[in-house]
Amino acid sequence: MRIVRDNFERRITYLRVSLTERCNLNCFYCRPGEQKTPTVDGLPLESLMRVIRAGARVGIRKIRLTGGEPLVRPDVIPVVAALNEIPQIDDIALTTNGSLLAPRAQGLRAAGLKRVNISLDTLRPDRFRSITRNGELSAVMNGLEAALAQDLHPVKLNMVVMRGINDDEIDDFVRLTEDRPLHIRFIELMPIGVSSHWASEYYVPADEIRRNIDQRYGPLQTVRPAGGDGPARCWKIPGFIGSIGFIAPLSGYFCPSCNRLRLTAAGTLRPCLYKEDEIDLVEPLARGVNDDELAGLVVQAILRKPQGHPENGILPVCDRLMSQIGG
Ligand SMILES: Nc1nc2c(ncn2[C@@H]2O[C@H](COP(=O)(O)OP(=O)(O)OP(=O)(O)O)[C@@H](O)[C@H]2O)c(=O)[nH]1
Ligand SMILES: C[S@@+](CC[C@H](N)C(=O)[O-])C[C@H]1O[C@@H](n2cnc3c(N)ncnc32)[C@H](O)[C@@H]1O
Ligand code: SF4
Ligand code: SF4
Repeated sequence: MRIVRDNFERRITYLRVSLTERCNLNCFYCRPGEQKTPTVDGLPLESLMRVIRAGARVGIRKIRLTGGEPLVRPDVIPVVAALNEIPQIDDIALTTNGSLLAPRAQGLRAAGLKRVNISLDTLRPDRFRSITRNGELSAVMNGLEAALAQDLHPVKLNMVVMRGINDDEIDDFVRLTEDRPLHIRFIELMPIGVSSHWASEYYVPADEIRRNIDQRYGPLQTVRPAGGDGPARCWKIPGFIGSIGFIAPLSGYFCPSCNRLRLTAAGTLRPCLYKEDEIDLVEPLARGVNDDELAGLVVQAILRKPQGHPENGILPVCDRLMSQIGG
C-alpha cells in the first residue's frame, strides 16, 4: 500500500477529522461566543468512511477525531466502530474537552477507540467556568477518570498556557504526573481564529515553561512521546510516572516534520492548519464520485501542502475558527 509524500518529502499518514463544528463549551480563545456559534455538523457517517477509506489507500494510517466537540455528535460510537473496520488504520484517537466522556468511554473503547487527548486548561472550577464560558470542571474530571478506567492509554492532557490566565497552574499540572499515568502537554497559544488579534498578549513560549519546571525539579529526562507521532516533544521528572511535553508551533517550528492533513466539518480537505487552499468533497460526493477519484482528491490535498507557516512565527490571519478546523 503506497504512502504519498508531499512536495517537501514528508510522508502524510495522519488525518485529523473534524466531526462537527458544534461544541458544548465556548472557550474564549477558540470560539466567539454563543450568538456566533457555527452549526455545521460534518460529513455523514457513510461519506466520512468513503473519504477515510480513500485516504487509507494513499497512506493514511492514523485518524484523530476532533471538532468542535466530537462527542456531541450522536453517532460518534458508530463512527469509531466503522473506522475500526478499515484494515490500514492502526491508530484511532480522540481529542475532546472531556466533559461528555464519562458516559461514553466504555462504548467508545468497545467500538475500537485506542486513546484520548483531553483538553484542560485549569484545575480550578471558577477559572474553568470563566475560560469555557460556563463549563463544569467536575464533568471533565469524571471524563478523565473514565478514560483511565477504560484503559484509553496513553491519556494525554492538553493545556494551552496563557499569561495571566492560567500560567500560575503549570506546576499543578506537572504534579498530576507524579503518581498517575498522565501525559501533560503544554501548548503555545496560536494566533488563529478569534485569538488572532490578541494571542501575543497571552503567549507564553515553551522555553519559559520548561525553564520554570527545570528550576523546580532539576534536569528532566527525555522520553519518547507516549503513543502517536504528533508534534509534542516530551520529558519526565525523574521518579514520576507520567510525562510532560511541549507543543510549540511558534517557538519550536515543527512544520518540517509535518505528517498531517485535515478533514473539516464543512467537508473540505485542508492541506495545513494555516492554509485556506481547501478541496471541497461535498459536491463530488453528492454527484457520486468513484473511489479512485476520491483517492485522487486526497492526493491533490497532500500535494497542496505548504512547506509550513513562516519561520519567524508571524502567521497569516486565518479564515476559520480553531473549532471549525479541529485544532
Ligand atoms: N501548528 C500546528 N499545531 C498543531 C498541529 N497539530 C496539532 N497542533 C496543536 O497541538 C494541539 C494538540 O493536538 P492533539 O489534537 O492533541 O493531537 P496530537 O498532538 O497530534 O496527538 P498525538 O497523536 O497524541 O501526538 C492542537 O490542538 C494544536 O494546538 C499542526 O499540524 N500544526
Ligand atoms: C479546537 S479543540 C477541538 C476538540 C475538543 N473540543 C477539545 O477541546 O479538545 C482542539 C484543541 O485546540 C486547542 N486550541 C484551540 N484554539 C487554540 C489556539 N488558538 N492555540 C492553540 N491551541 C488551541 C484547544 O485547546 C484544544 O486542545
Ligand atoms: S477548545 Fe474545544 S472545548 Fe473549547 S471551545 Fe474549542 S472546540 Fe470547544
Ligand atoms: S502549520 Fe501546517 S505545515 Fe506546519 S505543522 Fe501545522 S499543518 Fe503542518
